[in-house]
Amino acid sequence: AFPNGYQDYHDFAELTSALQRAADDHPGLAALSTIGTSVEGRNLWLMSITRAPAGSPEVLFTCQQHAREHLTREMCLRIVNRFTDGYGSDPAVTRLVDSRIIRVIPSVNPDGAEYDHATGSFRGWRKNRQGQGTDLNRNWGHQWGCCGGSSSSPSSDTYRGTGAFSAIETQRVRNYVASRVVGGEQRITAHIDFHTYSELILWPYGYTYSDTGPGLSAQDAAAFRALGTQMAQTNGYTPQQSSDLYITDGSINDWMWAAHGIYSYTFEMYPRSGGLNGFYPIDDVIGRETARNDAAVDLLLSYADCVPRVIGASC
Ligand SMILES: CC(C)C[C@H](NS(N)(=O)=O)C(=O)O
Ligand SMILES: [Zn+2]
Repeated sequence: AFPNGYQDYHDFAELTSALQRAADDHPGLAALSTIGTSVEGRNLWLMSITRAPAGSPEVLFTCQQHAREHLTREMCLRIVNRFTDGYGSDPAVTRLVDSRIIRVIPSVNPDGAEYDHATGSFRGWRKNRQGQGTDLNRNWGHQWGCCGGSSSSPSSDTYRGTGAFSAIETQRVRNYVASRVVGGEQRITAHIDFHTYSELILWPYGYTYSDTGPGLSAQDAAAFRALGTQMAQTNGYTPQQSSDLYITDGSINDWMWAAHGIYSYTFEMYPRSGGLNGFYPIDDVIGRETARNDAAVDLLLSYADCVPRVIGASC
């Protein structure tokens, strides 16, 4: 359990129960599976939610690459609960579940998350629990370690690991995404990786300041920006290219786009600012700050059949 003032946050056992309950309560709509285990043997849960025909566009939501960003796990749980409980009653939810395949990984880094609160007070832990810890969001395989956007020092909070995908958890997600290539086509078309904090919507590339690059054309950039801007209008976050914040190399967004052509965003959630305490908003804000992203999630899902439609292009 979490410390006082934070008890509504789900620890790993509570997360597992909540996911199992959602799947049990919604057979034929929600299915719980695992994409493998973490370094310390915890399941990396995957909840799939759909009533759509096989072959429908798939959208992936990943949460908690960074351990201390506990609000993101609650964001992924919000997506699970909204698209299961709301099916058949909420028209927007029903329309999307009938036409899309929704995939949710509520915690990419369950070991780091447990370690962060295990003592009853927060450690400010970010990385996974492999050796001195790897920053999972610097361990992905596109332009890994290229550009000063990560550290080679194992003690650093942005340690990139010993090589691309040296972390068990990034390997599991990589392998899962690769498994969604069916008949030579990647079925996942769009993705959000949830982080805290700063209230931003970010898109590739992170490894370069340039707004285009190898594998990312001016039209691609225009589509990313247009959809990012539309999503930001619904939640009040600031939309910008990832590198406008700072250069990162080996990030999930760059790999999802470059390796699989997935329109991949990072959402930095609430609060807008706050030092180390910014990672630990009291549990009173969970409902408001997760529901704040409902409309953006619906926008991404609605464009998932052809994201370039957002700038009037066809697929
Ligand atoms: C997605 C990138 C550009 C920002 C992110 N910030 S965070 N969530 O670690 O504070 C990070 O450094 O990985
Ligand atoms: Zn983060």
